[in-house]
Amino acid sequence: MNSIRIGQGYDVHQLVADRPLLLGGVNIPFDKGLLGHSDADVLLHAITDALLGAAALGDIGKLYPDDAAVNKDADSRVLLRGAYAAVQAAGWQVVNVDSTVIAQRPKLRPYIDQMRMHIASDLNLSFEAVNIKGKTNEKLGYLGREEAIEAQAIVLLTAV
Ligand SMILES: Nc1ccn([C@@H]2O[C@H](COP(=O)(O)O)[C@@H](O)[C@H]2O)c(=O)n1
Ligand SMILES: C[C@@]1(CO)OP(=O)(O)OP(=O)(O)OC[C@H]1O
Repeated sequence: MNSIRIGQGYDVHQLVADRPLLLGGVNIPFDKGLLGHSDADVLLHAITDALLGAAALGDIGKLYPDDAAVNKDADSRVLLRGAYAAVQAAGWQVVNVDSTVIAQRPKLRPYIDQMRMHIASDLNLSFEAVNIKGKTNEKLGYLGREEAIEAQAIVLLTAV
């Protein structure tokens, strides 16, 4: 029988001055960027957690502690690829990824396809197997005040 597993991931990072805004490995021009121990790519972190969740391998902080010097300013694409290597070693491969980035600004649509290409490449998937949706928070709360960006992701795995 071909076994399947599903996982979900969530992350939020604070928006601050003098940081680059990296989402899905794309450096997006904006007057603020995300604060974190790593490069703070909130979308890649949510996808990484969804992957690890589906394989019951814990979470991103278990693999990459946020108090470890080695993870300081880490490239989240490298973290995603490392997490996927662990998922594959456990006998799984990704079928598809869906995700939502909640950002009041900037408009993400112009950058979505480039993000999809990065994620598809890192997970050895076709472009069509990766979806990313942009949403505002209708100006409500800390997301609406542009104090943070949030991401949610869901991943389907199949046994290899
Ligand atoms: N940061 C964002 C937010 C939204 N979009 C696009 O706009 C559409 C409408 O957003 P609402 O939050 O008003 O529903 C959304 O479906 C996205 O296509 C975006 O590109 N970047
Ligand atoms: C990626 C890690 C590790 O550098 O740090 P952050 O960039 O702070 O990200 P977060 O999603 O808060 O937690 C995971 C961390 O372990």
